[in-house]
Amino acid sequence: MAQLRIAMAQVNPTVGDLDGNCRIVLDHARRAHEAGAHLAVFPELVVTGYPVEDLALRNSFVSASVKAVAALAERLAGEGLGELPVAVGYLSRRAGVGERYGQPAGTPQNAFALLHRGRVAVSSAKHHLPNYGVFDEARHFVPGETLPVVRLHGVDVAFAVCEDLWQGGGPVAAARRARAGLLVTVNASPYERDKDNVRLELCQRRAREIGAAVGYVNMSGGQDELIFDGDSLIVDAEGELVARAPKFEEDLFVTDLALPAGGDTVGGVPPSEEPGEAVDGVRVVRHLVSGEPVAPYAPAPRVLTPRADPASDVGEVYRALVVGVRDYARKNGFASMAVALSGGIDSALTTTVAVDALGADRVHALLLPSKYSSEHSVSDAEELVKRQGITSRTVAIAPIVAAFEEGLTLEGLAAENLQARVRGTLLMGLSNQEGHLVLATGNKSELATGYSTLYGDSVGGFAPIKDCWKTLVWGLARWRNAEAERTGAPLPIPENSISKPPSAELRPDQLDTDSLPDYDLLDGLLDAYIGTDKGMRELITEGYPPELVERVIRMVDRAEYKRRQYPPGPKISSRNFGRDRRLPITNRWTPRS
Ligand SMILES: Nc1ncnc2c1ncn2[C@@H]1O[C@H](COP(=O)(O)OP(=O)(O)OC[C@H]2O[C@@H]([n+]3cccc(C(=O)O)c3)[C@H](O)[C@@H]2O)[C@@H](O)[C@H]1O
Ligand SMILES: Nc1ncnc2c1ncn2[C@@H]1O[C@H](COP(=O)(O)OP(=O)(O)OP(=O)(O)O)[C@@H](O)[C@H]1O
Ligand SMILES: NC(=O)CC[C@H](N)C(=O)O
Repeated sequence: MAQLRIAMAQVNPTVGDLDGNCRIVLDHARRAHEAGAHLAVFPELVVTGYPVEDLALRNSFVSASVKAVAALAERLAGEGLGELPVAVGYLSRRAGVGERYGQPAGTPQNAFALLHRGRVAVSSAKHHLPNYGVFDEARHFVPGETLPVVRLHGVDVAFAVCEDLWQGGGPVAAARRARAGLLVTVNASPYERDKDNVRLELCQRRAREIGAAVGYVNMSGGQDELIFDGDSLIVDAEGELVARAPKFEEDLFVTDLALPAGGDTVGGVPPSEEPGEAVDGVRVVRHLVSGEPVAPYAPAPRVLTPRADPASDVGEVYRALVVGVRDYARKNGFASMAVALSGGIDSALTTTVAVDALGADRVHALLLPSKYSSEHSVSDAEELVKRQGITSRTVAIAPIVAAFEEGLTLEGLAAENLQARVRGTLLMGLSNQEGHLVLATGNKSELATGYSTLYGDSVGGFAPIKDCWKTLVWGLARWRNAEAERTGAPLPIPENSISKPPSAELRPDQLDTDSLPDYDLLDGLLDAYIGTDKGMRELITEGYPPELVERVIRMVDRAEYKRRQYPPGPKISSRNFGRDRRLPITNRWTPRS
């Protein structure tokens, strides 16, 4: 056996900020070195940020990434960290493969590099390219065909990239054949509500399959709609959990592992005698990187971050929303946010998330009562403003609506929607003037059914709860208040905003239930149709009334045009309105079965 001390850095890079991301790597590598690590590992595409989308197709961007990684290797050595092997993900190209999308030379690859002694000592590329859900990697990359196995202090360590672990065969099978003592994967795996232990179970299964420990390093932080929740971990060859990092935070965690030493030769063949046969499209390439084997020593205690109570899955969603809002604002240069506060639950929860993300002094509320606004809509909104200590302004919109109507007489729904549009215009005006990011307050049930006014309450730059069903919105509000109660803090959300029946208040005594079924029933049906692609017949077989199924499906399908114009917002489900679900707007197909 030989000992390896591994430092895993679940950092939060920013897409396109190559200098900033390399600085993050340097800082964490320095800390890893100070902790006596033999290897420091960073996430997938840490140098460029993830996902880079069509930036991958820009030759200049690929060149910048290749240069940045070489400069990073030199800089690490220049700062006395050259002896520490540092594993990073970066964007590279496979040379000589001809043109793709008009690029002059080489095709982009989602690459891995091991930096050592001032240079890129080892490089390879992701073999399995995910092309489902939010991922489009077949559009952007060509697959790698090698699995690097690196002799490091006597241990054979194989390196793979994210999806390579999720698919059988390929790199996983190659790691087994190569009798690696440890498989390290660099990842950028986005948060989804039901994904919690899926990654742990995957690592455990793969560890048993290949008979080697598995180290899994994930990214943290938000990038547009995606939230990377960290949760990096290590399991031993039996699949036992050895170390696990916290969720949603940056972290550097250092773990001592006792691992089988490789043979006299590197994994059975002299390191120079390569390459072997490609099996499953992957060829093992062996490298000798550094260091004498380290004699086994008493390992440091296990680092197991306490797991959240599985019952508090709603609490995890809340944390995800906060990270999504915080990083969208921070990474896009917004110091403050504005929300239109109605006294209802959607705007109350959106404001609370914004306050938790940026702080009360950076959230500005607009109270915009119309002639149909109830007494409680103003008093509940004012109560929330007071409890959370945010600044607010009140503008009565009736005279503004009246001025519009002097120019053009509108009736019925058109007149109702005008109120929402006046509010949207005021919000955007304030954003232009004072630089706030406007938050749209729509939830997923509203987005699904088209229950919002285009250019009215749907305006904004970011939509924090757009992937949360209305029933989850209530759950999140209750969870947040319960959390405050648990810690002895004042409850941020007025009970009345949670308990009153939802209303758009665009006409006298309007209730959401005038236009929509009860949310418990509606959300179940929407989740079955949108989340799992069930058709009419299946939904009716599940017990939903046929006329309701038909009506709801019609509403959902017709509202595609509205969703396309809705601001982005954090993905928390396995099927968000965005990358996960892409449907034509012009569409006459009705899913009957
Ligand atoms: N396929 C298509 N492609 C592009 N545009 C299309 C389109 N179909 C209609 N349109 C356009 O969309 C317009 C209709 O959409 P829109 O103007 O939004 O109006 P609409 O959807 O007719 O009405 C808004 C609904 O949302 C409800 N609402 C409003 C505000 C807040 C809340 C809440 O509870 O939060 C609810 C309101 O009570 C009403 O039921 C049409 O006049 C047309 O211009
Ligand atoms: N009186 C108001 N003042 C300020 N903003 C408002 C007002 N009424 C509506 N809005 C804005 O329009 C959005 C949609 O209105 P709506 O009343 O449907 O939502 P809500 O009050 O947040 O939640 P609910 O749908 O539960 O009532 C609100 O979230 C809010 O941002
Ligand atoms: N970046 C990736 O390859 C991620 C794909 C993987 N299946 C995940 O969700 O974690």
